[in-house]
Amino acid sequence: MNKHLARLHFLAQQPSRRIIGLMSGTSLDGLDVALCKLEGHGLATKLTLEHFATVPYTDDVRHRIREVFAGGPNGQVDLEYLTLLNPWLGLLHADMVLACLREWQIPATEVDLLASHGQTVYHAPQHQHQRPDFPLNATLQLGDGDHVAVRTGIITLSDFRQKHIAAGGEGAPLAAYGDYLLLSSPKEERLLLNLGGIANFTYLPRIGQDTSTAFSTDTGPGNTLLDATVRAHRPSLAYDEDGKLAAAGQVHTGLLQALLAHPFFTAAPPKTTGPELFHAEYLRQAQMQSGTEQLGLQDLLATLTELSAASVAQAVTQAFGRHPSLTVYASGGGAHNPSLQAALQRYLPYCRLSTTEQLGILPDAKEAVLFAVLANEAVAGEPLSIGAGRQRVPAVTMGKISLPG
Ligand SMILES: Nc1ncnc2c1ncn2[C@@H]1O[C@H](COP(=O)(O)OP(=O)(O)OP(=O)(O)O)[C@@H](O)[C@H]1O
Ligand SMILES: CC(=O)N[C@H]1[C@@H]2OC[C@@H](O2)[C@@H](O)[C@@H]1O[C@H](C)C(=O)O
Repeated sequence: MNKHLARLHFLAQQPSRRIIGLMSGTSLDGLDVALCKLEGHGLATKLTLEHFATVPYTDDVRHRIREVFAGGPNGQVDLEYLTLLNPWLGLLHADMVLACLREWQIPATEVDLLASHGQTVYHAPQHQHQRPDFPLNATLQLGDGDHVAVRTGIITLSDFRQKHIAAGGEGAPLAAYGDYLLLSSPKEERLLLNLGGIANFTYLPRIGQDTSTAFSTDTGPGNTLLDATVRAHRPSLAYDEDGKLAAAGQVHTGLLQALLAHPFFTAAPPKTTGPELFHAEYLRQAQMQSGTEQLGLQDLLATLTELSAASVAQAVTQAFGRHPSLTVYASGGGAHNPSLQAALQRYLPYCRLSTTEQLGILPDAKEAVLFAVLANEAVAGEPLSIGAGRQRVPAVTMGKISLPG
């Protein structure tokens, strides 16, 4: 028997596994590395986050990814470049993991599995691409898993989203599975709101309620348009730190309405999207329609912050009616933005806003942790039957297995 398969078989039967979850999201700020101890599986899963780091991307890495990201800066992608970037990113992520392990003084041999999300470079749900010649959902993540496994020597699971699509989903959001396993409560209905480049939430009914109502959905832009606007006006800044620039501006209602007129916002959840739709050109069009091409940076950021909050609230009211009273736990970079949090509270006055820190999960680590949970389920668990397949949460395990040798 292949010794790595024997090891996998052994690991699957152990009471606990040490798994590193890796996430590099749409903000291109860096690679999130979460070293987790996972005991058990399914609803009995117990997670301990042993170490966490965001390894920042250099300008060169960001530039390389942007050459293909969401179709590339000019809507054209060099195929040879894309082909080269796939293993290059795998090796980069592997080296970042090895650097973290050195820093944490943990030998790679003491890590059982790696769960590598890779870098989404294009997300193409059918409702977005609308091509009659390809009646299917598709998504593409780069950072080849075999390269990660061979470079680190750690059995690696990657490319999680394809199975979700193969089983009827849109390949995202996958957060529903890990959120359900780690964060369901017998006491309250919860909304786990991730405010990354794109915002999404998972609805969790109370344990004991009908689990088929659990689902997750994207809601629209989180930070992606804010970051792009800051970069365009102040190239030395990466984002609107603590929402200070937005706080100094005024929301322009005409621009907000033009932005909210996009049909994505009225489509019923669950739905997914990405920077392929919410990009600088979408903002430019809305500015032209509302005659706000000359709006200053602070007013633009105030309006875009309002858009993120308004679109989250719209998806919440679409799903739960006009006066939703849920407990909302925020995560992702937007959880650090007081202007965005204040806008959310205005739009959702009946909800109690908090962060996942209250639930013992670092807001910045949450997505990386969720991929460690998916890998744990793929190796030691069973297909995750939540949402009973009804809310586009197909009952599958996810992740392709790469052996290091
Ligand atoms: N202190 C802060 N104030 C305001 N915004 C912040 C702060 N810290 C982080 N952010 C925002 O959060 C972003 C990073 O968020 P995060 O890492 O959750 O995104 P991501 O994981 O790349 O995105 P996605 O979840 O869509 O894949 C930054 O680019 C910035 O816009
Ligand atoms: C295709 C893709 O990479 N989607 C990401 C993105 O970033 C946030 C949002 O859009 C979410 O749908 C998803 O990531 C999280 C981790 C998810 O699948 O739950």
